[in-house]
Amino acid sequence: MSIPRSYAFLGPEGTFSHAAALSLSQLAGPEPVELLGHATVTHAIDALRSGSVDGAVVPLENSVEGAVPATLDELAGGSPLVIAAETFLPVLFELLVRPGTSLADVATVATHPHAEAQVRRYLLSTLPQAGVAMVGSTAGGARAVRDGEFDAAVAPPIAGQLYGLASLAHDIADNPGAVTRFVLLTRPVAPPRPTGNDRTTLVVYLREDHAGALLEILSEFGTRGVNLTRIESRPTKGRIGQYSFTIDCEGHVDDARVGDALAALHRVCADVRYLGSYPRRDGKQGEILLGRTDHDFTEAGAWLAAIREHGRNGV
Ligand SMILES: O=C(O)C(=O)Cc1ccccc1
Repeated sequence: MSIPRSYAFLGPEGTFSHAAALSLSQLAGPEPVELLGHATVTHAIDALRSGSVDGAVVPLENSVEGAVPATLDELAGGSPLVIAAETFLPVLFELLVRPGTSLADVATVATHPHAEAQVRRYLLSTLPQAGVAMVGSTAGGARAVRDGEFDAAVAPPIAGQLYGLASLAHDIADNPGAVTRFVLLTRPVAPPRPTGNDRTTLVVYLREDHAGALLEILSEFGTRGVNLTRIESRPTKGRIGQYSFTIDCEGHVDDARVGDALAALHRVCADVRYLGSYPRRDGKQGEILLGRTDHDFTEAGAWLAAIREHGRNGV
């Protein structure tokens, strides 16, 4: 396997994605990884697909806002990519201005839509007169404030330091303690070895709309003791009413119960797109139910083989 050397991220320097890319590049080993800022999540993913970088670090979901649709849609369609690693970052927002600006001077505020959704109440109560402009990223907004395009930006503290801005207010999120999950995407490669605490991501397309179709999918996981940590429906962008499901489950594709569930979904679904097995990094440990360990699957397979070969119970 080639060693990744460059990752694309939603830039410029100072975004939350940049912080996530710095954190994920530490996992790549002692060799430095070049980090390249891009204007949008889609540009970062395109750079990965075209082969100009080895990885792309993108936000996937937020504890307040939910999924990042641009990322989910890129993963569900286009040339296949896989998640190689995940990281969870607390998101702390500041109100950043050029030094000398006071609250009364702020008529325009720039930020990323995900950040705006998390400080909406704060902006309404503190700056009811200000217009809020959506820009490509939080740090992009901070840089634009430095360049005089807006009066204030909602951005991480590091963006204030990088672009020479002062902070008028710290930690202004409406829901304190928000966390964003970022993932490192690569072009398809064999998954890393199971660690005993992994996560697997896939996109499932139903064969047809019928009563119990979603229940069928869930049952394939449930009967094998595979716990889901996220399920999200997205329109397939074909006919109205057609949805795909993006699913995160506990375990690794090499774990017998997970592999068995994926193979069962492949049999009953129109399409299943595997999006990677990678170490879980949210600090939680999945548990394996009674009768669902790899040993249980192997032993059950041997039992069945003996019946088929000799008509005998017992190996
Ligand atoms: O604009 C950024 O800094 C990003 O990385 C996107 C984002 C914005 C708000 C919360 C999490 C990620």
